[in-house]
Amino acid sequence: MAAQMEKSQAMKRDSIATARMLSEALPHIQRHDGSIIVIKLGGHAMSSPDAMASFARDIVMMHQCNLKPVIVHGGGPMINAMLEKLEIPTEFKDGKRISTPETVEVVEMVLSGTVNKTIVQAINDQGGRAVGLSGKDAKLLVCDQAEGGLGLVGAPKKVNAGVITAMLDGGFIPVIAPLGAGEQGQTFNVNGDTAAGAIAGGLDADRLLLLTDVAGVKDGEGDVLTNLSAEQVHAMTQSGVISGGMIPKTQTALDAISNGVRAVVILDGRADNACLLELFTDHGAGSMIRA
Ligand SMILES: Nc1ncnc2c1ncn2[C@@H]1O[C@H](COP(=O)(O)OP(=O)(O)O)[C@@H](O)[C@H]1O
Ligand SMILES: CC(=O)N[C@@H](CCC(=O)OP(=O)(O)O)C(=O)O
Repeated sequence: MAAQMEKSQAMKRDSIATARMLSEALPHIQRHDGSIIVIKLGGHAMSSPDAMASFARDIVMMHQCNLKPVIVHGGGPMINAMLEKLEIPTEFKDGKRISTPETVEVVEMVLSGTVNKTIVQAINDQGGRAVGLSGKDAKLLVCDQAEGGLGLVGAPKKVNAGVITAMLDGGFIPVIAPLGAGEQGQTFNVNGDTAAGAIAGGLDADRLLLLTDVAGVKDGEGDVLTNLSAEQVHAMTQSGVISGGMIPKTQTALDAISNGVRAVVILDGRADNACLLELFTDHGAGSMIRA
């Protein structure tokens, strides 16, 4: 009897805490009302079905609170696994995959196929209405070939945002695979961060969240920097403190800001409720680079 009373009191305390938390989120929900939030989900952040379900729940919650989430995803580890299975060697240069026609075929199959549909399904399973696209659909991401001997890697040149805004207006959640359409009918492999930054700029987004597998941008001592300036990013890249896959992320952040995005946050997508923590609490999460 005493144990039952204690359990019921604990449940009441939990309910009160939940109600308080919801109430505290109100000013943040109001501040972001109607905002376009572009979220890049990196392959490393899709580590488990639980992480995917938590991410999908955050997205549906954002949509329910009248934010307009647009997902752009990666899938580097899944591409690596398929290339390995097919015994196709692969190589990266400054965080970008050198892409032959054969590589691009596999990239498109993995990103537009399995990865895109897994995210779409995870969101729909939480009660959202997600629709999968790639940068080739309605030519939403037109690219030139990137410089630097990377092969069929795309450098975004134009974003035809109409198809995305039509979906947002219809109450759908767009989930976009980072392929690019070339002017001569080519298919380009675009780094997921680069694609997300271009799309955020094209949509004049309020925020770009880059979800990855680290808590944020770390300094030379391994501490996460909660705020970063463009000057710090340049200095840390030159000294090698920012390296590998973090180079396209920070470069994307700077480009997105100069294209009109209000703020970019690099944060750990594996952490529970990472997006809600960033958008709906006073503390935020990860490293923010502001306009
Ligand atoms: N200064 C830095 N701070 C944090 N991570 C860094 C830094 N420099 C390089 N990295 C690396 O960048 C990685 C994130 O990039 P990447 O592996 O491409 O992630 P994703 O698949 O999420 O796009 C981190 O796991 C880390 O190893
Ligand atoms: C040009 C280039 O590097 N494209 C990436 C596209 C996927 C991606 O960006 O995946 P993550 O976000 O998981 O790293 C690739 O081929 O791996």
